Amino acid sequence: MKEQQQSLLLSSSARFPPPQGVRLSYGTAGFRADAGLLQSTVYRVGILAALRSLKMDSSVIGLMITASHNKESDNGVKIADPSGGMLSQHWEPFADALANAPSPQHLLHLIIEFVEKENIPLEGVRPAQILLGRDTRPSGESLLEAAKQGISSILGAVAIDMGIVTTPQLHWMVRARNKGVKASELDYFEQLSSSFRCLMDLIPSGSTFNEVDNKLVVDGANGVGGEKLEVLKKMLDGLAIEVRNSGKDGGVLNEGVGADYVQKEKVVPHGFSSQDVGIRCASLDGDADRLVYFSVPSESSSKIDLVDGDKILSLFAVFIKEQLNILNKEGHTDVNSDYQPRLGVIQTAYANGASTDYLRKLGLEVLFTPTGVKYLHEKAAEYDIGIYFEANGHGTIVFSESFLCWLESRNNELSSIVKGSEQQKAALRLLAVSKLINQAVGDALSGLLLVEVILQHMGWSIHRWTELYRDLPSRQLKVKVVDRTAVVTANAETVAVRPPGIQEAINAETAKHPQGRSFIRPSGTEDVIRVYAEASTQEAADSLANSVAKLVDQFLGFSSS
Ligand SMILES: CC(=O)N[C@H]1[C@@H](OP(=O)(O)O)O[C@H](CO)[C@@H](O)[C@@H]1O
Ligand SMILES: [Mg+2]
Repeated sequence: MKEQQQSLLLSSSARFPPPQGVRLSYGTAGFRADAGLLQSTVYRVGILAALRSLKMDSSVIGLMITASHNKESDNGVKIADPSGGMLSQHWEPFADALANAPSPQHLLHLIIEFVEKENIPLEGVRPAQILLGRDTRPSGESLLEAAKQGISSILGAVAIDMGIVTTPQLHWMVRARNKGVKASELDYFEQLSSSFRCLMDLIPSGSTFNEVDNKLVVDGANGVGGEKLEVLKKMLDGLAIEVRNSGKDGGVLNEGVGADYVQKEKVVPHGFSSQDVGIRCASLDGDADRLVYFSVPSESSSKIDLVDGDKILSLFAVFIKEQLNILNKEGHTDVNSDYQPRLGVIQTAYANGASTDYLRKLGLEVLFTPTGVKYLHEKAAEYDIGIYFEANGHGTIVFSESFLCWLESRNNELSSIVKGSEQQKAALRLLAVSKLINQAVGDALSGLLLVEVILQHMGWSIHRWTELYRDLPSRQLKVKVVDRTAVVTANAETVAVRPPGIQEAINAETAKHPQGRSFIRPSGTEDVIRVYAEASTQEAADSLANSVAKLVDQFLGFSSS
């Protein structure tokens, strides 16, 4: 490494000393902590982003400053790879080591070692390029500055600041730039609104969707999503959206609002009341990568009927399967129609058991991965069409390049035989879905538009949608323990292989409850063990969760910290 590069790294890192006595980890979704602790981490992630870009032939890398659904005083940082997906897991240990290096000398040493090991061309012809984005958190501005300082401590690296954006917008922009297509925020809105319009135009004429169903009220979590939806909605026809909790009316980010709150607490968010009984409502999280729907069933309580990620997944799966069936209808003997695209559905252990049953009964292939979209996305990408969702509302649909090519040519072929046939419309719908739904990462705004147009297509109210299947009652608990890494899981987190004996004890508790299912795992974003239980009644699910939480306590010891 050149002398000039070394001294630049030493002098700039001296301005960003790491916080004392805290160990940070890249975790399920990047670094997250109290914003006051993050200057040094974000600066160092800026360095990492520049190195990652150089390693990837100077492709554009994304750096997003957000702590999603965490409280407003927290913040965080995560990296988007050139495909628009999450940072390669192979680089996570380096991210951890960088964040925790105690001094500028240690930091420099780590970088030199890593650059050599990974063969990173520091003196290449093209500079590193990084797209920066942040959510609405007040701490975002100074953290963004720290990221810029990190980036500019790699000679020649260029930072492009996209300002306040949703996490999925930044991922979308990274992907688009690397594909060499238009990649501004306006391009994003135009792609979403035009593919939405295309799907609306292809709705069968007999659809029974009525005017009352036309209204949607969205809880913007007092974050960036509500603000962006206000812009997007002006570009849409055939859908009336009212945004509440857009952050302009004095509400606090994620406080009593947002997708995480609504999904976990199952009560109405601030700004919603008994006056909304029966109306279709949706909730975004703080950086607009999660989406859940809900309705208020009665005037007398604050409880909601939740339509979670599993049910959004089910709606998408029903629609996609229907279009594939139309497309593959018999009666055509041409060679191209023999191709059978592979459709896969990916869930985690948190998926409600009733949703998995429902999807399997539809004849779909359902697979499980550990928690965290990096795992789900990777699995989904193995299919021609992979649909994945976490129960909390993070998910998307990914289409393989080869399937999209086939679909394009199939569409051309069909249009030359009988333009406007049902088969051709199905091809057009699938192509439009691939443009509407964010291919890079789960995106609440694009997911919301897809839900809306599918409901109109099917002629379904939110109640008809909810009734696809009935959720099994479930309960989630958190248990604080001395060392959460003492729990080691296998089989997509459904079995605890360590500490020894705990799984047998969990099995014994589970067996006491009809339709019982329970598992434990260490959280990747909080210092806790998470307990999940479901059973045939709410009382049984609660009792199972409590017994398993007690087991965790017995096996792993309670920490009062
Ligand atoms: C049970 C649950 O909701 N877990 C969430 C949560 O991860 P944990 O590792 O469980 O803390 O945050 C992740 C990042 O947002 C998200 O991917 C995941 O689904
Ligand atoms: Mg989020």
